[in-house]
Amino acid sequence: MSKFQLKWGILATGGIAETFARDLYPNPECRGVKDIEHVVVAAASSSSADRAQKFLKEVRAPESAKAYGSYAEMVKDPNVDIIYVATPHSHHYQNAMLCLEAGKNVLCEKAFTTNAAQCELLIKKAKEKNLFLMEAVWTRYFPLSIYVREVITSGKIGPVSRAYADLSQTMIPEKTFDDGHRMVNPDLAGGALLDLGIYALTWIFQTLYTTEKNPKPPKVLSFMRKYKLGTDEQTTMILDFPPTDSRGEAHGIATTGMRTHADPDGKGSAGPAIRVQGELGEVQVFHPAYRPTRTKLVLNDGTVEEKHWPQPGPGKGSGWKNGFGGGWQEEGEGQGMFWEADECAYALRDGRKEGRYENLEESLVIMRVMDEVRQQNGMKLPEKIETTDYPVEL
Ligand SMILES: NC(=O)C1=CN([C@@H]2O[C@H](COP(=O)(O)OP(=O)(O)OC[C@H]3O[C@@H](n4cnc5c(N)ncnc54)[C@H](OP(=O)(O)O)[C@@H]3O)[C@@H](O)[C@H]2O)C=CC1
Ligand SMILES: O=C1OC[C@@H](O)[C@H](O)[C@H]1O
Repeated sequence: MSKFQLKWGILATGGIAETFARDLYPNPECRGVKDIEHVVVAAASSSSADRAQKFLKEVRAPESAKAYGSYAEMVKDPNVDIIYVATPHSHHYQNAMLCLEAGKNVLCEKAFTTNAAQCELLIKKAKEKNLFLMEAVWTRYFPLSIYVREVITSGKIGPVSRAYADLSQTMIPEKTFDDGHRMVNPDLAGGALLDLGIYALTWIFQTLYTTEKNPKPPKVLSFMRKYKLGTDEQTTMILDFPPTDSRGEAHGIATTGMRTHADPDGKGSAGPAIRVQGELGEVQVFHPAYRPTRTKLVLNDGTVEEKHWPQPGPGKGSGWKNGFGGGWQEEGEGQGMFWEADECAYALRDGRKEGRYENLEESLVIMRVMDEVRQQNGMKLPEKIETTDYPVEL
């Protein structure tokens, strides 16, 4: 069978760029995917071409891959099919627009942009140019997430009326981050909400919104505890989703923060990070919300079904490693970013312009929710990163 090959350009060479590009290396057959393949053909660094060259070596890109010392140069490379934007959220709008303007398909890291107005303009540009555009919410494409959504749509837990989701990780900001770090710095759109809270919202949305035929955006009530720099260190959101054809009104409670932990002992002893509750029982997902590997279905009739979802890879003895956050994964185990990459390959092969499990309309609705939360709590970001003007030098 001939395989569809997707040729990637990686825009930026920081932490997640490396993790993502490493995940493109293993043969997709090790996860049962036989009809597509990925190749990194270019990387660009705003620091230097040398940095991009070093990056390409680290991620085992082919010798022929090109190293660029600026993003503007890479977007002109005719050999690149799609660009993965891996800069801080503050830069996504400018960088993604640069790619779209140059006629490139885009997979852009979360949070998509700093606000909904920017997101709307990226969508408009992608449509105008007939290009593929997707927010890189990798978790949506995991087999685990597909399973959870199927549990809901199959009716196993009955009509759903409530979901809780937490992504909190204790990283006491004043001890962990200097003021310039992207997790706290307003100039880089720092704060818990846009970086971590988006995963709590992802779980609320993919269980109360994506699963419905004609979903409507929720009403939102929220509270924020601010860090000394004005960005949020803890945010709590209550979302009220209107009734749909298959369920009544549903409530979502999404929490995020840097001073508490969803899984204090790292063993799940504190219980699940996500609970989706219906009339017949609930489905639970264990921390971390961005890369969960364990679920539990608990029904009113006494059924308890626990499942483990390790991320596939080339296996022990392969000498290949990937991973972030909780340390390197086991040798040969994947990070799981390849599922979203596979989705991009299938979309481009089949002529689709959006991802299947979070379309652009849903990304926009979530950006609007985050705008509303910031507005309710007076969390402003600098004008230069919230502007819809393009191009702007950041
Ligand atoms: N999906 C996921 O699981 C994860 C997603 N992310 C997302 O990825 C994005 C990047 O995060 P991460 O990789 O951790 O960040 P890093 O700080 O590690 O890397 C960001 C890179 O962006 C480039 N960059 C360009 N301008 C700036 C600037 N002014 N300040 C800092 N960096 C700049 C740099 O690359 P260069 O010098 O080569 O141009 C830098 O290395 C964020 O939006 C974050 O939300 C982050 C972690 C996990
Ligand atoms: O997307 C992410 O997932 C893992 C977190 O540790 C990281 O801060 C965030 O950007």
